[in-house]
Amino acid sequence: MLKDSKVYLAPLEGLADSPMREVLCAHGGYDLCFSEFIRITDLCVSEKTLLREIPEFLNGCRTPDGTDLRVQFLGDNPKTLALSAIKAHKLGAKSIDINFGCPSRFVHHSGAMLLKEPELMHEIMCTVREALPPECELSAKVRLGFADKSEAPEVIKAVAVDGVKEITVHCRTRKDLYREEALDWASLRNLHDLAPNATLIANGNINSLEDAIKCKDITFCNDFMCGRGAFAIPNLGHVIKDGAAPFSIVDILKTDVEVIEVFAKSRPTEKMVMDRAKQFLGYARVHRRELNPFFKVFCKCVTVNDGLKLLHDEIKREELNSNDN
Ligand SMILES: Cc1cc2nc3c(=O)[nH]c(=O)nc-3n(C[C@H](O)[C@H](O)[C@H](O)COP(=O)(O)O)c2cc1C
Repeated sequence: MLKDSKVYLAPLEGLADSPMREVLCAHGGYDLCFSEFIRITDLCVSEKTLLREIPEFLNGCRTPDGTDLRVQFLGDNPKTLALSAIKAHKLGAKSIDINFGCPSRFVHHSGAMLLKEPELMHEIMCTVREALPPECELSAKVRLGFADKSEAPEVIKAVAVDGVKEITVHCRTRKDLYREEALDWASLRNLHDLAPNATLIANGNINSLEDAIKCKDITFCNDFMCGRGAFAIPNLGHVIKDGAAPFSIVDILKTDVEVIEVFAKSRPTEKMVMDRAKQFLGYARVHRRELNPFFKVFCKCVTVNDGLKLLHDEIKREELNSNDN
């Protein structure tokens, strides 16, 4: 186990919104979680948007279980990013992250597109850092480059401005998108000296204790950010830091019951609640193939009652099975 490591829950737009963060952080043992990216245009973000996207502001910028949340912004305008960061800080944000990693086609001149423009990345980081009071931490999330990992040193130098605390590196380029075979932890290894005052956090396919140990050996990073794997192993932070056994299938199904219960508090329709419960299992089954047959059946149910009944029946069946074995 990696007792001295920090494990962060990654920002995941469309996946890790506030209700999902509530469930994932309750079990995960994470040192920090992130908001989904909030897009900043040529206007400063409104307080209304911040409170809608990040209800955790009303809880000291922590999830209900007490996990600290970092606010993430995405944009290309240094001035409005800085003003938005100040606004978030005034609402209670203790740290702000700038997204230079999002590869979405719907993100035009921001996110990973800016990896082509290290000068602008640098200007953004300097402007936001200067605007924020020193007690508010600033970090960046980057990829290894836009088209090629040889760009990585320039990327790191661009964001490692004075006063930047952490830089998370998703070990792929923008061009790689999420292709499995493109993952390249090794390219992170030689970047530490380029950011002497910031900690580099490794990200990309860290889905088990074994992955984290291997990643640490290869990258020389002590701290990790986990994204999609958090659905297959909802206690991933504890698995990595405390050597806990990964959640069983029964525990995953029980976690999905919680997903339904938490989303039912805020979603106006049962379909919206069930969509999120299906999304949760959909990601979990990527690494837990045993869930596939149940997932197929589960996807057909429409109402919350049916969903809960199916989950409870499957939990009983799994528990009986494990008693028999
Ligand atoms: C559906 C989805 C949404 C994402 N949203 C964000 C986001 O809002 N901000 C961000 O910096 N990265 C975002 N990412 C990237 C993840 O934070 C992370 O870097 C990536 O998934 C690799 O880590 P993993 O292999 O542990 O999932 C997203 C990834 C996915 C799959």
